[in-house]
Amino acid sequence: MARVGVLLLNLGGPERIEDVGPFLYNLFSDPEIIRLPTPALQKPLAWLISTLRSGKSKEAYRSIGGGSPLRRITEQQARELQSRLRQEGVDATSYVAMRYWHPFTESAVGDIKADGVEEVVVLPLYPHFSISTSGSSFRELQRLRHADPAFRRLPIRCIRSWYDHPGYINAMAGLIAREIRNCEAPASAHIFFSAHGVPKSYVEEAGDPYQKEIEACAALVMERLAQLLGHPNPSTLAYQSRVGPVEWLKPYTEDALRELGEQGVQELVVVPISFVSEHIETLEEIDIEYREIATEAGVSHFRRVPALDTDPTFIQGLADLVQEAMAGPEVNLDMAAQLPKKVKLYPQDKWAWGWNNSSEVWNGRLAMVGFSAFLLELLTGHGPLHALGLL
Ligand SMILES: C=CC1=C(C)c2cc3[nH]c(cc4nc(cc5[nH]c(cc1n2)c(C)c5CCC(=O)O)C(CCC(=O)O)=C4C)c(C)c3C=C
Ligand SMILES: [Fe+2]
Repeated sequence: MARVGVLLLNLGGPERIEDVGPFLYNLFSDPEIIRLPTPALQKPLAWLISTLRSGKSKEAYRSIGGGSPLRRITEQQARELQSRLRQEGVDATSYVAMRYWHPFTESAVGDIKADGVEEVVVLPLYPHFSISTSGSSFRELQRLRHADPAFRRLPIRCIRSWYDHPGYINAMAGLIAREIRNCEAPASAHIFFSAHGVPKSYVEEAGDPYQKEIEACAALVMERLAQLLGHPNPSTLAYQSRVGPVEWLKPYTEDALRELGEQGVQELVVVPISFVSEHIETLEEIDIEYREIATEAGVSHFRRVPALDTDPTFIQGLADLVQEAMAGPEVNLDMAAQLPKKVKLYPQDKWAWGWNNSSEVWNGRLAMVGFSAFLLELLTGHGPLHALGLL
């Protein structure tokens, strides 16, 4: 029997307050997170954004105990998945590969090689594919594979997304049903799916399937939930955790919560749909910020369904996914990272007159140059704005 390495992909999170700045820098350095027309500006901009954001982020991490629980929970999921697979007769070892914090993808790949693994199954802990999450981790693995002949020789099978897998849908519906049964009025409790957002351009320009997968997933969960409860419930899907000035997928969670409050919804059951572990965006954003907004809007009972973490139905679902990937057709990294249509991830380079993609790129570049000059002036204390007495 082959020795199988199950490589679990996740985003990673700062474990201590001092990690927040460097974690944010890693995140914003990723072109899959901020798509810039000029790659040379990626690192300076990452530095600037992480510096500007780190105060707000640190405050959020402090409010949940000073760091993210993501590593601890992901490692627990990895251990439970490994023992489940071994009980089923698979010679499996699990590895955790985080994209922006420890344990980094590179170190997980090093462990896989050192342990003499013979075949790798890549399982993102994101049920829904997005360029910004699974896509970014698949690309990181592609880079590592190109640079490392020993890793390149290892057979690899990828699970691209699993938003419709029965194990996952059943586990989600089971957790929601438990919460609904505790409601004052179970049949009228409003189910509020809050998914992590992505910029709208990812979906509309780059062909990210994320929104479609989220919508299909919410519909499947609602269908299974109605079977479990014996009645349908009203529901809403909205997108949270917006960062920066561009437009993200709508409706935004905060707006949808206010609207439901105005409509007189009293009992709300919030379901964090794109996350499988507790982390800053469930523990701080939903439990503290969104609860406050909903309460102010008149919602009297705000409940939140816990993240799946190590729910046994969920862990069994992950084990089934691994076994199905091993038995099914090979999906290599190139196939897993591919988008449904051929798209340019970065805006085109060719100059053309008029208000078009090209002019937007050049507007963006000029803005970047101006912005960088402004930054330089702020740092050095010399420049045209000082000369004019404006700074
Ligand atoms: C489905 C999950 C996620 C998507 C899609 C996603 C896209 C995305 N995120 C940012 C910016 C930030 N994300 C941050 C933390 C964070 N995000 C996810 C998940 C998704 N992100 C996780 C699991 C975490 C880790 C949380 C933890 O507990 O540490 C952060 C840092 C936290 C903060 O300051 O708010 C940022 C920033 C963008 C820009 C984006 C899509 C382009
Ligand atoms: Fe995020």
